[in-house]
Amino acid sequence: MAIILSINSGSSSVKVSIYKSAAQGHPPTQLADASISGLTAPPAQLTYERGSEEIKNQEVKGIRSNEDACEYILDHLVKDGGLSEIASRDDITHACHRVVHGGDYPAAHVIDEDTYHHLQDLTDLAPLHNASALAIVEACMKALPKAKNIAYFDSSFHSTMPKEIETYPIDPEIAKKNKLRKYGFHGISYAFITRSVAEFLKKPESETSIIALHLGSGASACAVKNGQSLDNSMGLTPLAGLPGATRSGDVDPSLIFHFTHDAGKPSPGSTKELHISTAEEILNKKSGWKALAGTTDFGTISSSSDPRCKLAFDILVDRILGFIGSYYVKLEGKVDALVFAGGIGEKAALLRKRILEKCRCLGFEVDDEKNDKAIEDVVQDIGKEARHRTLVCQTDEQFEMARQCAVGLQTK
Ligand SMILES: Nc1ncnc2c1ncn2[C@@H]1O[C@H](COP(=O)(O)OP(=O)(O)O)[C@@H](O)[C@H]1O
Ligand SMILES: CC(=O)OP(=O)(O)O
Ligand SMILES: [Mg+2]
Repeated sequence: MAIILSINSGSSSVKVSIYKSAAQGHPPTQLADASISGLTAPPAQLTYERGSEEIKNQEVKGIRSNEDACEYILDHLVKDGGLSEIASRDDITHACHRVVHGGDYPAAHVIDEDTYHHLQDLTDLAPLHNASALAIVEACMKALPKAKNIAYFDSSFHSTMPKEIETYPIDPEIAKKNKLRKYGFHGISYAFITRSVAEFLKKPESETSIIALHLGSGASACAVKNGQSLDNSMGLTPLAGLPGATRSGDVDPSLIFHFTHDAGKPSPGSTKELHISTAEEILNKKSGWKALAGTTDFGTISSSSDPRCKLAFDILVDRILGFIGSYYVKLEGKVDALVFAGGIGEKAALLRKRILEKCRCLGFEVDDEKNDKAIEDVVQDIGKEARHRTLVCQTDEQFEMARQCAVGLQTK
C-alpha cells in the first residue's frame, strides 16, 4: 500500500491532501485534507478534515513560514489517532510537490540531488512561486527519509505548445541563453480538467478540444487541442495574461518604467539568495484586484456595487473574452466545450453569465437556472442545447498529482 501526501505550497497557504493507493496502478482514495492559511497575515489557521471529523480555522501559534506549516501538518497527521494509516512519519511512502516552474521538464520528476539543484537554478525565473515549494521539498527530504519526493510542474502540460506560440520575438541567442520563452502554468489543473471533461463527454482525451479557464487567485486561460495544450495565457512567468488577486496580468512592458524609476532595483523583499526586482514585486504583489478594489476576494468584488469593484469585474470579463476569442480562432471553432474552473470559475455565477452572454455569437449559450445552481459534481453542465457545450469543472491539483503518482507508482 502507498500513502501519498500531495503538497500545494502557495504564497499564503500550504495545502496537503493525504491519499492511499491499494497497489500499483490503483487510483488514490483520499484519507484526509489539511491546510494552514494566513501565512502572510498571522496568526496562521489550521483547517483539517478526515471523514466527518473537522477542525475549521483553528489559530496556530509560532508558524512563520511554509516549512513551519508543513512540519505542523506532519505532526498533526501522526498524532491523529483516527488516521491509523499514518502511525509514524515512516508510513508516508510518497510526497508529491506542486512546483510551478519546471523549466524544460516535460513531466514529473523524482527529486534527487541533481533535480533539486536544477530546480534551484529555475527559482531565479520564478522566485515568487518556486522558492516556497523548494523550501518544503528540502524540509520533506529531511523529515520523511523513507518517502520518495516527486516534483509535479505547472509548466509540463504545456510542453506541447508549438514553436511559434512559445517563442518571443526577441534576439534568439539571448532568448536561448537565458531560457526566455513562454512556458505556461496551471498545467496540473488543466491535466485534471481535460481528463475529467473528456470522461464527462464520453470522448477519448486525444479527441477532446476545449477552451479552459482556471480562475483562482492566479488566473489563466488554456486552449487544449486533441487533449494537448496548444496555448496558455501565462508566459515566462505566471505574471502574463489575465489579471489576478495581486497580479496585473498583461500590460505594456514599458509601463513599469513610467510607474517607478526604481523598477530595476532589488525589492525590499529580496534576500541574498533570492532576487526579486521592484518591478516584479509591484506587478506580482501590489496590482490586480488588491490595487483596483482594495480586496483580493473576488466574491466581494462580484457582489459589490462599489464602482471600483464594478471596474475590476468588467476588466476581468474583458480580458477573458480576449483569450476566448483568440483561442476559438486558433482551434478553428472545433471546440467541444468552454470550461470554467478554479475558485472564481466555480463560484462566480454572475461572471460566467456576463462572459457567456458575449460568447453567444460563437455558439455558447448559458442556461440561467443551471448556472445559478451550486456546483456539486466534478463536471457540471451550465449551458443550453447549442453549438458548443458550457461546463464548470471542480479542479483538484492535489488529486491530480496523487493520481499520476499512483498510476505510475514505483515501489523501489
Ligand atoms: N463566492 C465567490 N464568488 C466569487 N469568487 C470567489 C467566491 N469565493 C471565493 N472566490 C474566489 O476564489 C479565489 C480562490 O480560488 P482558488 O482556486 O482556491 O485559489 P488559489 O489560486 O489560491 O488556489 C479567492 O481568492 C476568491 O477571490
Ligand atoms: C501558476 C499560478 O499562478 O499559481 P497560483 O494561481 O496558485 O498562484
Ligand atoms: Mg491555485
